[in-house]
Amino acid sequence: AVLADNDHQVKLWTRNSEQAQEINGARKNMRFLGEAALPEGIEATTDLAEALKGAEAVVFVAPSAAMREIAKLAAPYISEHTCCIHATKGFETDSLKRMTTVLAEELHRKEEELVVLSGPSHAEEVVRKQPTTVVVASSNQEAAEYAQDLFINSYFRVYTNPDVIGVEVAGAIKNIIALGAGLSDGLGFGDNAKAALITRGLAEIGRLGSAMGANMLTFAGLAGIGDLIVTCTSQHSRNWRAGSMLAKGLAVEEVLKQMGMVVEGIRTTRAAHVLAEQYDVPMPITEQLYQVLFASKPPKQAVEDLMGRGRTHEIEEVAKSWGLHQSEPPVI
Ligand SMILES: NC(=O)c1ccc[n+]([C@@H]2O[C@H](COP(=O)([O-])OP(=O)(O)OC[C@H]3O[C@@H](n4cnc5c(N)ncnc54)[C@H](O)[C@@H]3O)[C@@H](O)[C@H]2O)c1
Ligand SMILES: O=P(O)(O)OC[C@H](O)CO
Repeated sequence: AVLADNDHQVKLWTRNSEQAQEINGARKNMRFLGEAALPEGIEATTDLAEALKGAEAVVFVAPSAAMREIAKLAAPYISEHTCCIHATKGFETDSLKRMTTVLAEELHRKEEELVVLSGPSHAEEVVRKQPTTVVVASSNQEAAEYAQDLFINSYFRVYTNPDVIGVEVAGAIKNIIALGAGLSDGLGFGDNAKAALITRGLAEIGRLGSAMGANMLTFAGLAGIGDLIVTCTSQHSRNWRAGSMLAKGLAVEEVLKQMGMVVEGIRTTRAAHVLAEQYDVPMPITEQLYQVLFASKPPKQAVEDLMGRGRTHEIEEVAKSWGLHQSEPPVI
C-alpha cells in the first residue's frame, strides 16, 4: 500500500485466488486488514512469474519459515540488477541463518547487495496511513537509499542503517520478548513487569547481537528499542496476543490454530535457544519462554525462576555482555 501510494506499479503475489480477487475487486484484504481500503495501484496475482516480470524491486514479506522456499521459486524471474528487499522477522529454524543469508543463497546474490526493512510497523496502522518510522539496512548505502526512496512519504518515514546483522537480530528477538509481555499481561501482572521485560529484553537482544557482530547503536534505534516497545505493548501484535493466550493455559498448537496468522516468536524462541548456546550468551527470558513453550513449564514458575536469579550489577553486567568499556563511549 505504501509503494502504491508512492505511485509505483505494485504486483502482489499470493497463493490464494479468492484473496487476489478480493484485493483487485473490493480493494480490501478482509482477513488480514479488515475494512482498510487498499490503493488502486496494487494488482494481486497468483502467477509468480507474472508478478515478477520486469520488476525493478522485489519485496519479500513471507514468514521466515517460507522464505527459502519462496526465494527458490522466485529466483529464475529476478534479474541481477533487481533491488531485493525483505521485511521478515525471524531466523531459519534449522540452519539458524538470518533472512538476508537465506535470500542471498537462493537468489545467488551477494548478501551485501540485499536490503532489510524493519522497525515498529504494524500493518494495521500503516495501511491506515498512520505515522510510522522504519529503517532500511544494507551494507550497500546505494541499495539502502534506493529502498528509502521507494518507500518514504509523508506518513512513512524511512531511515537508512548499514547494520544488517543488528537490524535482523533485533527484529527477530523482539518477538520472543513480546510473547513474554503477553504472557505477563495474561497472568495479570502490571506495567512494572512489562517495563522490566522490555528493558531486560533489550539487554538480551544486545548480548546476542554483540556476539553475532551487530553495531550496538542499532539497538537504541527503530529496529531495536522502537520495535521492541510496539510489539510488547500493541494489541495488534500477534506475538503479544499469543503470549496472553498461553497465560490462560492454551497449548502452543491451540494458540497457533486460533491465531490463524504467523507468530514468529515461537519458532524464533527455538532458534534463539540454540544461538544462545552457540554464542555462549545468557538469554534468561528466552530460556524461560523456551521452557514454557517446549517443555511444559508452568508460566508462573518461569516468572519465579526469572525473579529468583542470582543478584547482579546492572551497568557492569550490561557493559560486559554488550562488549562495552564503562569508561569509554561506544564507537560508531
Ligand atoms: N504484520 C505486520 O504488521 C508485520 C510488520 C512487519 C514485519 N512483519 C513480518 O512479516 C512476515 C510475514 O508476516 P505477516 O504479518 O504478513 O504474516 P501473516 O500470517 O499475516 O501472513 C502470512 C502470509 O504468508 C502466506 N504464506 C505462508 N507460507 C507461505 C508459503 N510457503 N508460500 C507462500 N505464501 C505463504 C500466508 O498464506 C499468509 O498469506 C513475518 O516475518 C512478520 O514478522 C509483519
Ligand atoms: O504482530 P507481530 O507481533 O508479528 O509484530 C508485527 C511487527 O513486527 C511490528 O513491528
